[in-house]
Amino acid sequence: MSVQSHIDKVLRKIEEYSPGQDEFYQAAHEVLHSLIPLLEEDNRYDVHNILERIMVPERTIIFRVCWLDDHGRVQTNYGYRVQFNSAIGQYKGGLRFHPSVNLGIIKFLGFEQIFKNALTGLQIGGAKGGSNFDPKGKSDNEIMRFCQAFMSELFKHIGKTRDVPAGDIGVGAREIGYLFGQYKKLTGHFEGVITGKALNWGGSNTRKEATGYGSVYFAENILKKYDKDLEGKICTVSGSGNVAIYTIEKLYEMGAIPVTCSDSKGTIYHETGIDVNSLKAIKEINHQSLEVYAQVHPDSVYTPVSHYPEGRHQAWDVPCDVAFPSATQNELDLEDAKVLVANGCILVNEGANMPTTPDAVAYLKKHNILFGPGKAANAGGVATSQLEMSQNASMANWSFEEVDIKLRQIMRNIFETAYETSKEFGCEGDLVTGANIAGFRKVADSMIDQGAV
Ligand SMILES: NC(=O)C1=CN([C@@H]2O[C@H](COP(=O)(O)OP(=O)(O)OC[C@H]3O[C@@H](n4cnc5c(N)ncnc54)[C@H](OP(=O)(O)O)[C@@H]3O)[C@@H](O)[C@H]2O)C=CC1
Ligand SMILES: O=C(O)CCC(=O)C(=O)O
Repeated sequence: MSVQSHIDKVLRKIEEYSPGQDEFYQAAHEVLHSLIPLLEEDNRYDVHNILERIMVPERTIIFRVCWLDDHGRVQTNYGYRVQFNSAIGQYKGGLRFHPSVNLGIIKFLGFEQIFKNALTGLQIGGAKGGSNFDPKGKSDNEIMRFCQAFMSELFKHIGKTRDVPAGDIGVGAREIGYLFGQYKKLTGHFEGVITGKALNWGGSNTRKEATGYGSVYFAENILKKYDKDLEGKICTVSGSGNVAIYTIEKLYEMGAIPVTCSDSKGTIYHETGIDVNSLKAIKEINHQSLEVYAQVHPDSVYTPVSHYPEGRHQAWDVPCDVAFPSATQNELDLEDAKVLVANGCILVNEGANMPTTPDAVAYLKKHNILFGPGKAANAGGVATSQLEMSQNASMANWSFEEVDIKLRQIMRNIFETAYETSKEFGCEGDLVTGANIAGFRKVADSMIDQGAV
């Protein structure tokens, strides 16, 4: 059977056994097709049936989460943990709390995490979890009771050498605290079972900043390869959460001008540059609307999403040199890609997981726009989580500068690995193919070494 027919067969199987899991199918499609040059060269992956095996999570846990709201009513949500692949290390990946969460979304994120974690050069397997719980509009006590209920089931399946969750959309420092507290109460162990912890109780310096900073370091590496840099570059950023805020902060340090940020309700355009301290105060501390930003900065413009056709993102209409989609999946579509190209954008660097739709990626490629794929560009977060695990295991506490230096080196290594692999397979500079092949090869070779398990 040809490689192409084998891939088609595996994808058909996914559709058959995972109906309605569109995001998982999308991620699988992208990864499997980009592996063709490797699969044609090395038939061991076929002999060991790696494609079919790697598409099936080692374990999928779905559970009921019942918690009491402030009115004394019992609320029910779904909880998920997909332990996708442990060939190169214990399961590792974040938890997402968002009303859109379903099994397909957690599977797409867990699948991407396998290759992302392999690319970091560290020994961590791939997993993801979460819930369709919506933290928005909930009181602090409701969030705490939900996290405690969620952990009351999850603790049975995780552990410092087994599975180490972390944050993602809707899961920040507050939620990590409540989750860790409940794990400790249930097990009696104070251990590195979750990352993104606060500095007072086992967290790592630079973890909070790591995904955003890492994304900018990755962009810096891409630009450097083409004798360019970030100095003076106009950058558009979407999102205003953990990844977006620290992308904006690092862009300033590199001499760039980040002019947009957004949330699910609207977008801010601040021509002279986003005021990152005021953004932190509004979003990180007070969890307010971005409308407040425009009130504090009358020279900025706030556009609510209702002013825009459905699905469009206002950030991509602002002329820019570099775009950093840093909110959520499929937020940058073909129409956006056309506008970015027409406006002279030179690089799209994915801070979020799979934010660019496949037709948009193809359009950017056709027009020779540089592209940093999420599984490489946003890997700084999980890499620094592993540094947190290392510190916990050895009871060490590294300084902000020490961790930042390691993070910067890891991002450089990821870029070099993806770039060199693209060259090895005859598509120099195609970092999607380079990242997918490099991540897959490490995991698949480890699976072969460990036999049919
Ligand atoms: N945190 C991390 O370390 C890592 C995160 N990522 C990825 O980065 C992305 C952002 O995560 P993070 O910053 O941690 O999450 P946060 O919850 O901190 O922030 C998410 C931001 O994206 C916006 N957003 C979420 N969903 C939508 C939507 N459907 N439409 C428009 N805006 C939306 C949110 O707006 P609102 O508040 O209004 O919903 C918010 O501004 C995700 O794709 C995540 O998987 C990747 C690697 C590591
Ligand atoms: O820090 C982690 O373990 C995971 C971060 C994450 O969820 C991601 O990389 O998408």
